[in-house]
Amino acid sequence: MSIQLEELWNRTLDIIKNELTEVSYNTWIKSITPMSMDDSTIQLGVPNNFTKDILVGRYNDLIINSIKSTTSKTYKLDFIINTDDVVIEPKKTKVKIQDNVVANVLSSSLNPKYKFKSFVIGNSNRFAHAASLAVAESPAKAYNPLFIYGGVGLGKTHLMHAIGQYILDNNPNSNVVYVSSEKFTNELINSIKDDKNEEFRNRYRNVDVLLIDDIQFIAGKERTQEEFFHTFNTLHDANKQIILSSDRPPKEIPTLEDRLRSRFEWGLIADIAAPDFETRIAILRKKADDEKLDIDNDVLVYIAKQIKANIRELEGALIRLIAYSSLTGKDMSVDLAMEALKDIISNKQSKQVTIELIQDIVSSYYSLTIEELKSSRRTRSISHPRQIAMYLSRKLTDMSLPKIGEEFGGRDHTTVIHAYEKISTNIKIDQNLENIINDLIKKIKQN
Ligand SMILES: Nc1ncnc2c1ncn2[C@@H]1O[C@H](COP(=O)(O)OP(=O)(O)OP(=O)(O)O)[C@@H](O)[C@H]1O
Repeated sequence: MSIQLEELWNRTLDIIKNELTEVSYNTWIKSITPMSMDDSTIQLGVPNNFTKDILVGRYNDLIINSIKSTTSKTYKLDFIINTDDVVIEPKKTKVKIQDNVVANVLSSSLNPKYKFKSFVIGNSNRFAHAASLAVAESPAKAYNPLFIYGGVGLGKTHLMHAIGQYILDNNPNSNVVYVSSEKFTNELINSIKDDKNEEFRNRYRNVDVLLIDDIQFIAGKERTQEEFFHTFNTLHDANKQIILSSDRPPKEIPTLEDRLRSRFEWGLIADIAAPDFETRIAILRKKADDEKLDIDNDVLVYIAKQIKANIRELEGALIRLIAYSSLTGKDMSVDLAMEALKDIISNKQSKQVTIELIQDIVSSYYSLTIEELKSSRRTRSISHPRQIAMYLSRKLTDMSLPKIGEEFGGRDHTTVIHAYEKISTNIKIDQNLENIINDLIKKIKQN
């Protein structure tokens, strides 16, 4: 970069900084690297297509005008992708002006700790964070619905709350509703029982922003899916923002109606993966700073090396260490961390995979009861998960074939062999099945 361009860009940044929230500035503007300029055009490098779309769509004029205030000249901007790590092609929806809806702020269900500011960004969640902020900045204007998915304790709820609060901060009259799919289902059941269906509908069909957490749990529940289908259509048609979270992508939610699955895929799908080591350290460091504690890096490294797959557990370990240190009056050190966390860590290392655990995870994945899984029923919606559970029992435990058969409602060992062989063969030709099996193995091992 030439010195002239560097100076120009720094002065431009000073102007833009005053125009945007810190989070928007850090996410979009800071990701730009000025590359080169000639008499009429400035080339700006950006990390991916998604960021480019947002910059061109929302910030082009701001950048041009800010450059103009330092140079008194109008330059054209040319955005080039530096490294393109995002492959998702978001579907754009029509832009309409939002109605002014009477205030009905149900902000109490939003946790004030879960803001964009407190969310640590790393490679594993960068895209989900950018997508969430893009939606929060312009609800229902670009990506609708936003579907965030990822494993347990990786920040889905945090991002959803952050979106809700960002929207409320900018527009306190917005009607923002956050609900878990379990609560949605329970409220529906109660409304049917108490003959208050109309009230239920009005509550959910008159919102500006609807956030539903853990949407995978409505799979297999016919009436809830039906009701949600109409809620979804009403809101989408009225240009209201819908944000959903799940532990897996729509195509991997078994027993989800196709009409819902396709709707979930209409907007933007963003995943969150387990954090890498640097991100785990950054999360721990932020948490320690929030608590105003100066903790040695060695101690944080020890915790980050032990707990890898769940940020809730990572935070829990640090909180436990802090409590342990204050109760025993001992300074925080790696030795103290080993002592304080020995139960959690040895538990993690020695926990054995059992058939019971496999049955538990497979049945809840397919919204079945364990009794159904073990039953003699042969409908595919039950026999297929049963075969998967038998396959996993054979693969992940040391149990003998007769013992596995016994645990599945007293079946013969040849049935177990058949299930094992069938699933092993199908995995090789069915990518979707392979993904499901891998996902299940991950869940089993995480438990
Ligand atoms: N990137 C992050 N930066 C800071 N804190 C984070 C981050 N990701 C997750 N957390 C914290 O980890 C905890 C668990 O996150 P959260 O509840 O959002 O997970 P989840 O993906 O919704 O999990 P579940 O599947 O159990 O609902 C929260 O306290 C959250 O604040």
